[in-house]
Amino acid sequence: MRPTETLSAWRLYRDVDTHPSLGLSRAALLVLLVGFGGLALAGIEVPLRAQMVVYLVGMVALNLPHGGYEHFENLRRRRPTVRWRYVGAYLLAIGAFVGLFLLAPVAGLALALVVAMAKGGLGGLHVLAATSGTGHLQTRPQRALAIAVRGGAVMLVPIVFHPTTFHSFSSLMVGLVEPGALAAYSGQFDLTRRVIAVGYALALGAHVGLGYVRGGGRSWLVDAGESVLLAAYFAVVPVLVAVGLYFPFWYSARQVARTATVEAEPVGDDEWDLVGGSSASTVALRAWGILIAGALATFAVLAVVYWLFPNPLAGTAALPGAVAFWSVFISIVALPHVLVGSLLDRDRGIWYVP
Ligand SMILES: CC1=C(/C=C/C(C)=C/C=C/C(C)=C/C=O)C(C)(C)CCC1
Repeated sequence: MRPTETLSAWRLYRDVDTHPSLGLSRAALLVLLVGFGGLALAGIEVPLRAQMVVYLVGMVALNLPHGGYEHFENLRRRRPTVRWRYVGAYLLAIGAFVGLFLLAPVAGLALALVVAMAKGGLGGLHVLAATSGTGHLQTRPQRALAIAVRGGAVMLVPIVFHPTTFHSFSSLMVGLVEPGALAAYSGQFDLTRRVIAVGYALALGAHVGLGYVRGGGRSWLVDAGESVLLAAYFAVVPVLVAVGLYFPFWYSARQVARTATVEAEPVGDDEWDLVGGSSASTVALRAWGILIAGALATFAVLAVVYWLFPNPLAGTAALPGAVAFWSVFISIVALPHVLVGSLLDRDRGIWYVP
């Protein structure tokens, strides 16, 4: 490597791998892990009401706007035909998921869990690819395992470590449509939980071990460290707080690092730029207009889902009802986010890495 190449490789490493959002995400989860670990050791329980408030603030105020931004960033310079096809496929996927939830709420719950895990796992792998690299993940099965481990931490680890809260909120979510429908499966919960515990531990061990054997190095160290951090975080932090703060402080923060990393690459056609304009105030006004249109569209979907569900607040108090409703609603709108915005959009997608 020539000295100039060494220098630019170093700059790339410094700018990419030490992006402040990556540091923020790791520090945030570590602080929460240590903090809640300390509280648990001292025998102090955080009131459920406070946990529910943290969940809703994290998921509604902090997480939702970034979801909108992901679409904006993806569609910003795309041709109108692509945008309309995208919106059409999006609405179709939402309609299909709502239909499934109304007809078979337990299957709908299972899909909600899969969507949350897919978002965490797939999104996580793309951040890794853009920042630290994935040199230690050399085969497709290995990458699939990385996705399963990062995504599985979000829902499978809480099932093992916080079974009571997990089970009661799952029942409320199913209860939006058919109260009591989960009872038929409750007898299997303990066995399922044990199988998940063993399966997840094996997957985590295999992921870390294989990465070391297939290349090791810095990217492996970062990946292994983060995977273990995620598993420990979801094991220790109470599930509502853990999920509610994971999405803004880990998922969104790290997608910011990915976006910043790939920003310099050509990403579409400036001719179609949604916020193109001759002056700064035109650009600002257009951005504002898009934001408002996105917010109104989201809340229109929310109103329709609320109206279609027979017990939109699960027939319980407002706070737990809102947690259950929001969890189902956000999973419904996140299905096309993952399906259309990532898997079907082969040209670019919400987790674009050139
Ligand atoms: C089952 C279950 C939950 C499910 C949450 C879900 C399914 C969240 C989905 C989030 C998504 C898809 C975010 C996308 O940005 C809770 C409320 C944590 C409580 C414990 C039981």
